[in-house]
Amino acid sequence: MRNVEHYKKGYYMPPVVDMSWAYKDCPDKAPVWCSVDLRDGNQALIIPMSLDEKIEFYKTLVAMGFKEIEVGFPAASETEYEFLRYLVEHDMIPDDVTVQVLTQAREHIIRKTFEALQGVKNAIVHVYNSTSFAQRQQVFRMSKEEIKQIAVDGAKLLQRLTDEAGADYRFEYSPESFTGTEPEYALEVCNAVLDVWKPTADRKAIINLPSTVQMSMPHVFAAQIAYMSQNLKYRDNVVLSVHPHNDRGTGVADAEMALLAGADRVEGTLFGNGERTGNVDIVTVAMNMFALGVDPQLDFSNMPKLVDTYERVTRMHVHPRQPYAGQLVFAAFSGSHQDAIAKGMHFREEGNEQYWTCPYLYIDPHDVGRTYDSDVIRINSQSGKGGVGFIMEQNYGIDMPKKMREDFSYFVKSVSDHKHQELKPAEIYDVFEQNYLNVGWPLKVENFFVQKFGGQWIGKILVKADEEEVILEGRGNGQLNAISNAICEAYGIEIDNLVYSEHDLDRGSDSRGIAYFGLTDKQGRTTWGAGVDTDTMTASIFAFITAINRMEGMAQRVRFRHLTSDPAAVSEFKAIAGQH
Ligand SMILES: CC(=O)SCCNC(=O)CCNC(=O)[C@H](O)C(C)(C)COP(=O)(O)OP(=O)(O)OC[C@H]1O[C@@H](n2cnc3c(N)ncnc32)[C@H](O)[C@@H]1OP(=O)(O)O
Ligand SMILES: CC(C)C(=O)C(=O)O
Ligand SMILES: [Mg+2]
Repeated sequence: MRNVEHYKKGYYMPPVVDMSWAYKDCPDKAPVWCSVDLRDGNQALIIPMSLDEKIEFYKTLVAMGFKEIEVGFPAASETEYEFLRYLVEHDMIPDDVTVQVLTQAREHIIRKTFEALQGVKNAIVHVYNSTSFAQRQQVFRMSKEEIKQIAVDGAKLLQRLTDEAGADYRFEYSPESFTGTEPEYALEVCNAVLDVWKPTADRKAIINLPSTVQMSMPHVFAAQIAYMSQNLKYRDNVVLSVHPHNDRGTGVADAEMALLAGADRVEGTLFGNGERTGNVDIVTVAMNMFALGVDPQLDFSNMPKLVDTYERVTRMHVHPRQPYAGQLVFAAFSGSHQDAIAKGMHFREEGNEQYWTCPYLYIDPHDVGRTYDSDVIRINSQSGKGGVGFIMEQNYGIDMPKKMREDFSYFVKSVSDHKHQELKPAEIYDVFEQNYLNVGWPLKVENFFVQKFGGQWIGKILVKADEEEVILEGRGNGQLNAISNAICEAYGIEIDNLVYSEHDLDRGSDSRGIAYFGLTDKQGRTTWGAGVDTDTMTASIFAFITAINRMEGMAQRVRFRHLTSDPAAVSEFKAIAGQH
């Protein structure tokens, strides 16, 4: 690719550290989560949130279980300032929630921040300055010592103003642009800040290491975190935090590996909103833990509502493929996936598995408030019989014989293919109803009755065929056999093989049953039909006639034979049949 020579590695490998953490497979408990939606997320929006929108988002975060929330940058704007004041004046900060505010390490900005904090019981004051080589060289044009001094002066001012306020605020320091900073120098600056604060077990300090711009592969970032974790002073009294961004698309991997490498806390946002490519998506990191059986201590049980709130207040969109939350992340359109999912669901319903092991579905969609009906099996031209059968069974209680399911699914696929559209369950049912159920053309059953004479049944059926009412008569060793013989003999239909099954559709005294017939002619061609009625025999005859009607050339055959009956016989038939 052109211009590759413009680039080189912008990060620094840390000195050799203990890498035994790399053998851990996953974190064994949730980290401290800090939402930075209302600050880092907000500062990256085209239109930052209004006061009302921030309030709604804040309430959502509290309800989800966040205990640390960066509520803004109070010195940035009136809305930011007013928002914190609103929370204080309306007593909206629960005792177990700590609000965090961000400030540059500049005196007037820090003072303004403290003004905004008046009356807050639990607060984290988060101060930052850039420490990277590029920022020292190009933005600040300062030496390492001078940059360290900005951090130390900021730390001292935080301490002084907190003492003056008689408050008990906790402190956080970020060497901003950490990923572009020499690790040894970042360590020196952080330790200098910690020497000012002298954190104790009762009042720990937070050292937050941001990948302000992501520059390396995740294991390199994690090794940088391990280096800091293993060398920071006061380590037992330091909460080591990470703040991954997503420039390389690996924010989640950075957070997860950093947790293995020693981080205790993660700053991020819902769905990864934030500067440029965003902050790390806390939903994904937390749900990844959940899916491994570790309680993330955050509630995502109504993900659709969360998505709705987020999209409304930020004016951003959650991508349909966004892990755990996107519209399509549980959807299976393709046949083989649908088949395995439908079988996996049955396996689970049979009580076989304590844990979630359903193929193709990483987690149970119900756990994030999604449904199997509309979210999982979705039908288009890529779908198969397993999926179509699943929709018909789940939504309408229709459990077709296996071969009929296959026949119907090819029919449905071709409808979807020609329309070039997904088919929703109701549309699939319409296809079934119009083409496979109680089909009354070219033959329509009007009435029938059967009687036993000796060892044989005589069946008579009144059908409407080509606008004529015709009585057909046949004999057989069973009731259905007598009726089917009547129809086949009348129209010269030879059946080589038939498949029949039936089941209840509803429960209750006037419950309906559904019958299915598959008829194979001498040429080996099979047609399928279904019939529904409160009477099983009637349902079966409807199913049989439907399968007959769906045979190739049946309309011509009926027209060609043009059978007729004496109208008086038809009236007499109707009278007799009415008594049965
Ligand atoms: C990675 C991050 O997300 S960091 C957070 C970024 N977020 C924001 O900036 C949003 C809110 N910010 C703001 O509203 C404004 O930037 C304000 C109100 C804080 C400050 O505005 P301004 O006074 O206009 O200053 P501006 O932000 O442009 O900063 C420029 C000056 O501050 C210095 N500076 C920037 N960051 C820092 C810092 N963290 N500590 C100390 N000095 C800093 C710059 O070197 C520059 O100095 P100079 O005037 O001597 O050239
Ligand atoms: C203020 C800091 C933590 C930040 O947002 C970043 O570096 O990305
Ligand atoms: Mg950031």
